[in-house]
Amino acid sequence: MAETSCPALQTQDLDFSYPDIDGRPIAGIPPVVQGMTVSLPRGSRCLLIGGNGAGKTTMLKILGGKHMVPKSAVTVLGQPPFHDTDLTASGRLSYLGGNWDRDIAFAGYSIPLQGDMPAGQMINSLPGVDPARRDKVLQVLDIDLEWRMHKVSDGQRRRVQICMGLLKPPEVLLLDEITVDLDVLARADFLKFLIEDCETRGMTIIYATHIFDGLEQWPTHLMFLSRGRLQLFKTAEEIPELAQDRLLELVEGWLRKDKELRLEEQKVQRSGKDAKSEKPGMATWSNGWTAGRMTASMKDSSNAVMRM
Ligand SMILES: Nc1ncnc2c1ncn2[C@@H]1O[C@H](COP(=O)(O)OP(=O)(O)OP(=O)(O)O)[C@@H](O)[C@H]1O
Repeated sequence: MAETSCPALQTQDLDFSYPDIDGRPIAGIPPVVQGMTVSLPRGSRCLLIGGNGAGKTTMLKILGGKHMVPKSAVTVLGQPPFHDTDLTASGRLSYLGGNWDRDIAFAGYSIPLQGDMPAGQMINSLPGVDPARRDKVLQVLDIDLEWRMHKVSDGQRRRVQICMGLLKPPEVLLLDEITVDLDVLARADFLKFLIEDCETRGMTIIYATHIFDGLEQWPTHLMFLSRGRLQLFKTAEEIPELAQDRLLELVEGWLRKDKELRLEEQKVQRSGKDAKSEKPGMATWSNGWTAGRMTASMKDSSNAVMRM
């Protein structure tokens, strides 16, 4: 049984590489997640920020128990999420990401799903759900139980997907770009409901998104990843831009700095100046930023007013 005093999520020197066809890490390619050490207290709402390919989905899938890593490298509610399958089976740990496609890709063709299932049938088929919880989630997501799943819009299908992940109240919820299809009202109501759920039940959330509108008051923590490395992890109080409603500007500054460092690093690599480095490309990177905290150059960039 997990202790209740332990953090919601914890990683310790976590490295992860996708395996090649032989099941071994791909030679010559740095790990997709590198040296990640972080601990998130229960009840937190953490925004996971990073450019395309930064490693957000990979990180969330590791935390969600979908990729195998050493037991000591990751714990969720005190248990290793890959090895302790009861965490996900019980609904205590819920990962919501990816798409529920209405087409099946087959031999180069896309074939429409033939199944005609009402949303209500899917929702009511989940055993052990508290009816009051189900009604609340249905109301927040404004779901019509008569929707036919092969005919609904992307946003409607997304609402049902989110509903399925929330019916059994999770203790840890991992959201990967899940609000992208929701209309403004659905997104606002959903995010408000998540705050209530965290505050009343102590649920913990990590939410990866590229959409920052109206999110300034939402997070308790911010995490910024770049090329699989944790570049920043802070509480909301430590980020003045949140109180100033300048989250988008802040993130844009980070991503520009990130791109600048990457291009600089590539230039150095091409000119062969880092030929002696054991980990190609990391020398310039770690000079620019330090895992878990900002260096002076990063602070300058994050506080700068963006001029377009
Ligand atoms: N199945 C896979 N096999 C090999 N490499 C992968 C696989 N999935 C992702 N990657 C690589 O891992 C890195 C991180 O990908 P990831 O999907 O975690 O990024 P992300 O931050 O979620 O990006 P985005 O914002 O575009 O969704 C990328 O370089 C990507 O090419």
